[in-house]
Amino acid sequence: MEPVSAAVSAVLPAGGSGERLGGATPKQFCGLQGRPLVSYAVRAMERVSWISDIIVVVSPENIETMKSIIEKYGHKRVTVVKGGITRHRSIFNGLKVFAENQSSNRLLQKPEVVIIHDAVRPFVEEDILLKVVTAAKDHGAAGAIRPLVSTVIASGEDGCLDHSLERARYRASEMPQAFLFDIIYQAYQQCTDHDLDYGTECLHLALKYCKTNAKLVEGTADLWKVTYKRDLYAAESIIKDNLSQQICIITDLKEAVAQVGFLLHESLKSQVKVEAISISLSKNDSHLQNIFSGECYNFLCINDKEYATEEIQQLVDMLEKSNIPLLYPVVLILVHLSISENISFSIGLEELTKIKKFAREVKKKNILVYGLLIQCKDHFSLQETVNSAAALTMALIKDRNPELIGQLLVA
Ligand SMILES: Nc1ccn([C@@H]2O[C@H](COP(=O)(O)OP(=O)(O)OP(=O)(O)O)[C@@H](O)[C@H]2O)c(=O)n1
Ligand SMILES: O=P(O)(O)OC[C@@H](O)[C@@H](O)[C@@H](O)CO
Repeated sequence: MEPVSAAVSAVLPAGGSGERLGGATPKQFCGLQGRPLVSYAVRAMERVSWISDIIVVVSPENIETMKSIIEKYGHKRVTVVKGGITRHRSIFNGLKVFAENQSSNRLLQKPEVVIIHDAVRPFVEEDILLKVVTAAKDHGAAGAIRPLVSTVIASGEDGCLDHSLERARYRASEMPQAFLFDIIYQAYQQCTDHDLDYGTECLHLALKYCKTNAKLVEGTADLWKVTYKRDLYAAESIIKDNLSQQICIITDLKEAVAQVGFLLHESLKSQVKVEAISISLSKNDSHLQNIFSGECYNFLCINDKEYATEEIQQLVDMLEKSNIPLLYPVVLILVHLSISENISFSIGLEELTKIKKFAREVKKKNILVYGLLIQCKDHFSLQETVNSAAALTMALIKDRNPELIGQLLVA
């Protein structure tokens, strides 16, 4: 049963120029782990099954860019609408699509409740969306709020402090917000040009023009808006951190290799979720397919062959078919194992060059391939080497540095 018994759609204003962030590219199109920021907010709405339509409002010159993002990342239920010179005007244009069925490509059903969410707020979960929509159904409007970090003060004409507000009594207005469609649409229809050109608060419009006191819903800390360059760095770091929380260790069926897989599993499991499987990569293993379709973007492939791109190529082919690399860079660590008392592992320049070439090829498919050598003389020194390999693995999956692809690290 759907958690929301109402038709719900979303409007994502993405028509700004990002002046405070600086740079030529508007912040909503800046890349995070290779994917434009706007795509994360769209994806967040897409993941919610009870949101029918997603309207992304962009400036006229970015309409084609937005359409190519939708196609490249396979976004569904998305309609692109032309923005206005201010955020309120963009939001109003987004709402008009429903009220006047302006969309050229298909009839868009007017929702009972409409979510408004800045496209530069990438971390929004279904839980807060459900809360604001449910509250909007009861109150007419609702919005996420957060505690103020700095105190709000007022300046006098002389540029000196006039008075300060008691911080505990006030909150920061964040997003998402939700409204009964008719309320917010009527509010925008009555708006003065001054409101449309200088206002920043949709909840205020509902109060001013429709006497609707929005329900305020405590939001989580990650609802913040990307405004300055530091926010982009913070968002990239959070995405990388989320991506590095799960590893799949793949070994073949040889006992020595499977044993190292087990030791690596034991060494890593205190830091991240680890799944270890022993299979022959030549099989189209359903278990591996399930892992691909999950949230795992990090793979350790252990073998005792001196050079195993054939096997890795099979893994790459499986990854490609599973569509995983499309949304995030996948880390694939090729672990070469050499446990031998007398023969030290040797890998020629030609093979190292082959690994680098292979890594450059698959980088185009959003897969980052790194080499890692586990070499020791006997099983007594194996544990220490495995612990070193685990530390290098964590460094690689956290950093996801494209400059290190094809390099061979030694544990
Ligand atoms: N004419 C505008 C201005 C802003 N926005 C969108 O409203 C959201 C929040 O606005 P803000 O953070 O102020 O974005 P910008 O206006 O781009 O930033 P700046 O003020 O630094 O230029 C952003 O997703 C932005 O793209 C919009 O759709 N249309
Ligand atoms: O004012 P800006 O254009 O930076 O961003 C809009 C924000 O004000 C807005 O997203 C929240 O405060 C909720 O209304």
